[in-house]
Amino acid sequence: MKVLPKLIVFSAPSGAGKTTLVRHLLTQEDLNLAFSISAASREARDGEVHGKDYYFLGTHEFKNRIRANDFLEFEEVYKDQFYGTLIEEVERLWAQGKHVIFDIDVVGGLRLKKKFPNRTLAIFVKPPSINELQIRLKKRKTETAEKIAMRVAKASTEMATAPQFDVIIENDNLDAAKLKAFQTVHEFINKEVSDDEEE
Ligand SMILES: Nc1ncnc2c1ncn2[C@@H]1O[C@H](COP(=O)(O)OP(=O)(O)OP(=O)(O)O)[C@@H](O)[C@H]1O
Ligand SMILES: Nc1nc2c(ncn2[C@@H]2O[C@H](COP(=O)(O)O)[C@@H](O)[C@H]2O)c(=O)[nH]1
Repeated sequence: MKVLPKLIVFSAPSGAGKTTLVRHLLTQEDLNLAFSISAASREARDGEVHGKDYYFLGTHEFKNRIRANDFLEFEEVYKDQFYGTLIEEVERLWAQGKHVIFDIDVVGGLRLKKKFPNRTLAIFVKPPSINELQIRLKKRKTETAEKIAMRVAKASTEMATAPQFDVIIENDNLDAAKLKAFQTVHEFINKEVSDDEEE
């Protein structure tokens, strides 16, 4: 058996800290990770860059790509807001010999785990409380009050999916969460796994 390129999935309710942990791991060169840039139908936020943070497709183009079967998985994560993993993106990164790290919602994360059960490590990032999500999102200042409410409203359903993930990382103390994330991912990428029967 050889060490195959793997999928490292971070999922959680909005504001739990997925992006923060994923960005930290991407700075750790010995993990040999590359970020799967998702497609999104929403507009870029201030400072977000097309082709770095997301491929910002707009809704029309996103739906065309759904019809063309271009996605490994996609989801209407919030009303009229579509996000998805393009097949060509993952193939591009695997061709570079990288393990691919994903920052995606819980439904998409579990879908990838089902498609590649052996090669995927599905991590759920658990916030200290739902109230803390609201506090963090408010401080982040990227969403309107209405959008924060929409995201927080979904959080308890998302929290209920945690037992379906391979690992739960509590993100209360950020340094402790970063360390646990590093150790967990390091161990998984060095593990030999058998190839998956791709569906
Ligand atoms: N342990 C922590 N303690 C306090 N604040 C934190 C902690 N971890 C992350 N944050 C902050 O909380 C905010 C939300 O984190 P982040 O953007 O990483 O969440 P996310 O899960 O990726 O959210 P989304 O799904 O909306 O993209 C950020 O401003 C981040 O700096
Ligand atoms: N199922 C998928 N979910 C994704 C993907 N890319 C991002 N996301 C998730 O969407 C929400 C909102 O993200 P934001 O950038 O608008 O805050 C968050 O939970 C992301 O993890 C994807 O390709 N597929």
